[in-house]
Amino acid sequence: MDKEQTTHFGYQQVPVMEKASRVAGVFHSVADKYDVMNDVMSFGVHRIWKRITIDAAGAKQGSKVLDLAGGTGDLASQFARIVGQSGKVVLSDINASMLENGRQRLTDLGIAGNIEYVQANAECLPFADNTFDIVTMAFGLRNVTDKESALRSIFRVLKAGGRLLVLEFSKPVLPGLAPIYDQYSFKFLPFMGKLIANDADSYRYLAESIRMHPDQETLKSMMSNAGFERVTYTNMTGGIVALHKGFKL
Ligand SMILES: C[S@@+](CC[C@H](N)C(=O)[O-])C[C@H]1O[C@@H](n2cnc3c(N)ncnc32)[C@H](O)[C@@H]1O
Repeated sequence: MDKEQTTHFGYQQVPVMEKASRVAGVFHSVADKYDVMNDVMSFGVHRIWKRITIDAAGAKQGSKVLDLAGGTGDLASQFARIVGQSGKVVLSDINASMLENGRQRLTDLGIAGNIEYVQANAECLPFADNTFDIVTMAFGLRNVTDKESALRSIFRVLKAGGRLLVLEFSKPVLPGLAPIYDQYSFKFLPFMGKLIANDADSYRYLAESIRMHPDQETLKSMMSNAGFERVTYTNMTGGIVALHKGFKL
């Protein structure tokens, strides 16, 4: 009999079939405290990383944007304002709790009309070919079990000339940063996770999943292999985060 196929869930090896439900458990557990934890964990800097992502997306009035693994809608809310009523924003996430928190938050902000909420797995998107001008995925890809399938699925739903932006934790490149970052990831993150969300394990998973995620050059190759062209990346905050960009030509 074939040996069961396994994959990483943080530092643990788990059966491939189990990873998605484990990840779902993490985000179900953190959903209510997700926004406040983002500000605490990044000292507010995630807002700057996301602002840079929005600018690089080049959305205009009338653009059709998919914010994938969009969670509570940080990017989607900004895109909704830019694309206007002639455009469309789809906020999509695999996790019903994250998506519901996003819907509630955007409704409270008075954003409606040009936004749609779709629960979906990035690996098999339920959209027609050539639908979107822009796809963004912020801090989502590292949680996906089959990243190659997700990248191919994104490529399929982009229009010719469309672009993908992947904002994700990456490999620090600034000399001397790695040991400080280790302390931050494996001490500070679980500590704050316990203090604010009463959930150290989920934040330990987040730290481990960051370390297991492909580095800048590997992700660049994966995007090229999925069909993207003119793939580039920009390191931010010493490479703690990188923004990858690629086009479907
Ligand atoms: C760290 S949150 C990022 C949320 C948001 N993009 C942001 O930057 O604040 C990661 C999100 O990825 C979602 N996710 C995990 N696996 C996914 C998958 N296979 N397909 C779609 N979304 C997924 C989770 O449910 C979660 O909402």
